[in-house]
Amino acid sequence: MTQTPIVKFEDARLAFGSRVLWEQLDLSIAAGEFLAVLGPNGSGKTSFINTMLGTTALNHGRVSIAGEPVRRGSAAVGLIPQQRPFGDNVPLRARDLVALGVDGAKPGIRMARRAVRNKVDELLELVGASGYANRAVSDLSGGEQQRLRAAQALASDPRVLLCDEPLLSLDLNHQQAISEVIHRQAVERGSAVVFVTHEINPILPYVDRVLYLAEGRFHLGSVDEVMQSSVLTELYGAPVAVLRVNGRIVVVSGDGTRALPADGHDHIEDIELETGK
Ligand SMILES: Nc1ncnc2c1ncn2[C@@H]1O[C@H](COP(=O)(O)OP(=O)(O)OP(=O)(O)O)[C@@H](O)[C@H]1O
Repeated sequence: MTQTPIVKFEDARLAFGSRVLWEQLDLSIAAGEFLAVLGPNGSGKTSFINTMLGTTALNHGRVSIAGEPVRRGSAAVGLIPQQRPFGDNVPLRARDLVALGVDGAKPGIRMARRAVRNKVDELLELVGASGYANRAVSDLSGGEQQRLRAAQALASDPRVLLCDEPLLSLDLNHQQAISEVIHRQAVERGSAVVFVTHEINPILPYVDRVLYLAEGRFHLGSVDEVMQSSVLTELYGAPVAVLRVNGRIVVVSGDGTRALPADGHDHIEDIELETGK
């Protein structure tokens, strides 16, 4: 049986002025699928997310969510936004922030206070934030705040979960924990996940497909299909080497001097060791 895709782009094009970010994009994302979106700064990753939020309009083509044209504020869409610190003037505790996601999840239906509290506790536990549930949001570190954003986005059990660099400023343990929580949301709850990141390695075990944006072009396929020297060289229009080092993927520019996005930052020495150069 063929299922309706959760997200469907048809012949989509996005450009700002004369600058084309991508065009002729046909992409269906299935329930439970985990799509990683990679590419250098300014390649259009956040804009891609914005087209699914309905905050940026395509110049051509269509995008639909669960068979309906995209519309702003849809309850079917959850977002873990790119990190911006909450200001000092946000008078909320950690648990209040998550409760906003729970309460706002089903417009028109008000949950009993006890049910909200239980759900908030469950979500805080899920992202490892129970220990600071009652602290003021503005007093929390960037990584602690980011875990609350993840909890808030998961609260609505969205059909599609959009994640805009959700691992930024998280330490290694919490990168793993949050990646795993997002993956479970896909596998257990059937959310389609769109995960924008500069660093594919923390999510490597979970990624079904990669959409790699660069230079106004894109390449779509499995990790093994896309993360190839030949594919990225063609995409960037310049020599790029993709190396596998101790199970990690490392992308470097052709002259070997510069690590490109979608890798870590400190691998040049590793590569030289591994390849014996
Ligand atoms: N509303 C807009 N009007 C004009 N240009 C825009 C608009 N939104 C984004 N852009 C431009 O489109 C390009 C893509 O921006 P976007 O934020 O999507 O890139 P990104 O891949 O997410 O970058 P980064 O990795 O730095 O976060 C940038 O050059 C940006 O300046």
